[in-house]
Amino acid sequence: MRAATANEMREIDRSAIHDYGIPGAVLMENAGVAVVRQLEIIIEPISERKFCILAGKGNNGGDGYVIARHLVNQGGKVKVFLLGEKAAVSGDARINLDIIDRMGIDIIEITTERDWDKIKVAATFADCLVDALLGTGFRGEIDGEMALLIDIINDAGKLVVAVDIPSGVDADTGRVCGKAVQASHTVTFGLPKPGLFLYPGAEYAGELTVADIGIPAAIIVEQNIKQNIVMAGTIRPILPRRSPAAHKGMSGRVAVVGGSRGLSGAAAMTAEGALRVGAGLITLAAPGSLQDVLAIKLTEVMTRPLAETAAGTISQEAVVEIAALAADSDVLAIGPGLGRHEDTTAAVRAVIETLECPLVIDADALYALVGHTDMLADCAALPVLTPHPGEMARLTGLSTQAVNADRVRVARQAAGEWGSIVVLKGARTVVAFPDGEVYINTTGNAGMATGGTGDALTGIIAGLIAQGLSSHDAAVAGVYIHGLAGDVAAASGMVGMSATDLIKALPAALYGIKGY
Ligand SMILES: NC(=O)C1=CN([C@@H]2O[C@H](COP(=O)(O)OP(=O)(O)OC[C@H]3O[C@@H](n4cnc5c(N)ncnc54)[C@H](O)[C@@H]3O)[C@@H](O)[C@H]2O)[C@H](O)CC1
Ligand SMILES: [K+]
Repeated sequence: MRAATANEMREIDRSAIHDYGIPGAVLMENAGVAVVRQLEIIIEPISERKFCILAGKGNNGGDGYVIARHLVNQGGKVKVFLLGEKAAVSGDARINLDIIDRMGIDIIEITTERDWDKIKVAATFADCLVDALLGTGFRGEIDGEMALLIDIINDAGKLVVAVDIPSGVDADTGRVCGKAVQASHTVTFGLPKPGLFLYPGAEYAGELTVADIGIPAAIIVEQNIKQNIVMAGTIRPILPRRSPAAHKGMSGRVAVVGGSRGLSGAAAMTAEGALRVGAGLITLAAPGSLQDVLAIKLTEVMTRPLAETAAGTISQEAVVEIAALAADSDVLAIGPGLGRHEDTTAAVRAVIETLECPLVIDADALYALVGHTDMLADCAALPVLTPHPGEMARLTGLSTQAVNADRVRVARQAAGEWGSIVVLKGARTVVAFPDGEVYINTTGNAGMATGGTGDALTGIIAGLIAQGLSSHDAAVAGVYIHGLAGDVAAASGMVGMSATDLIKALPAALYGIKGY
């Protein structure tokens, strides 16, 4: 499913009206009716309910007036509060404001102290508040009277339905701009917006409904929108199908390079992630001194000793051994638990520079790339990088806060500059490609904020590549499956779940998507 930024959505609306001739009032009517349809589901019977509609001066408010009309026609008790004066309302919104005025619907312009008292009373006695204050026309920050009004909405403790976007949430990034309406449900129009899936916006949106308001599909295609929402239907068609006659050699060979003295677990979890997502043969290459530990830890995974430094990390002599392993593998995942010894980081750069096979680069291998991202463009196969926000900050020179403030933009820019696939982990994980396409994942939960889940993701992506998926499809499907396995594991208790629980849940997650 595509997701449109506020500007893209406005251009789509403009084109529908001016290129295709659909009157804006028709789009607005469809939008308002779509919200009423949801209200009928959420809080029926309408005829026994009291609604308080908070309207802004723009077309988001216009939707609110349409909603008011239909609710009154169904016997609902409706009060409309306009933050501003009627005279400030124009266009399609004004058409609908005048209609409900002529119907005698109670419209209170919030201009005096008494009006504020009225709205507090109305919010107290209402069954449902409708947020029609701000939509795709929202700019800047929430302050002043808008902030006061949003406080009243949030403090009322009532069912809140947001029109198009919870007011105060940035449609593109999900950032809360000072303050935002905490909605129970959001009905968004035409296409969803990225900010409704990215945190904290996703949390403020509540349950999301995407309503078709009659915009010709051709317009959406013409917009060449490059934000995508990853759903089960996105990846079901691309997951590997297993032949009944399959043997382990047909399910691909994964090489994992990781581990260092005291850090064997990360590499082991990467190897197990590849195994449990269905890869056929997995070899974990690690410093020789870890062999006994890893051999005890891992049963199905083969292990390969690598030359090491005195510190127990892989040395530059290991590059030749890694190249030999890679030559016999379909994909190589490198980084988990490697450590940051200067010989090790030099070895990592040598591996990235010389190998021909697909690469999944994570953790300390990303550390080796700090200041050297220019080498990625020369990789024979499109590399997949899987940074968490802190690693992304180091690679880009941004602060972690700046990375998280606009995850889609940061990941997209890096993917373009580095000529790589960038999987920016976090809530929500964003997968960005050099051509600007971005995929926002929808699975996962806070229980996954525990050591090792990132290592597992690296193995999952590598395991899917080994089974024949392109690096593109493996990255998109991998993040979805990873999060879904996290959701399966969380069903037994989110707090306290471990990365190992997630790994063990991978077959169930795959079964949930593929049915086998
Ligand atoms: N044809 C269409 O465009 C359709 C639009 N739909 C709905 O309309 C909104 C977009 O409407 P628009 O008039 O462009 O903007 P908004 O109503 O979202 O807000 C503009 C309004 O808000 C004021 N404002 C902006 N930022 C702030 C701020 N930080 N603080 C206070 N006030 C602010 C601004 O001055 C304007 O007065 C879209 O979301 C849909 O809900 C229809 O649904 C479909 C057709
Ligand atoms: K709104």
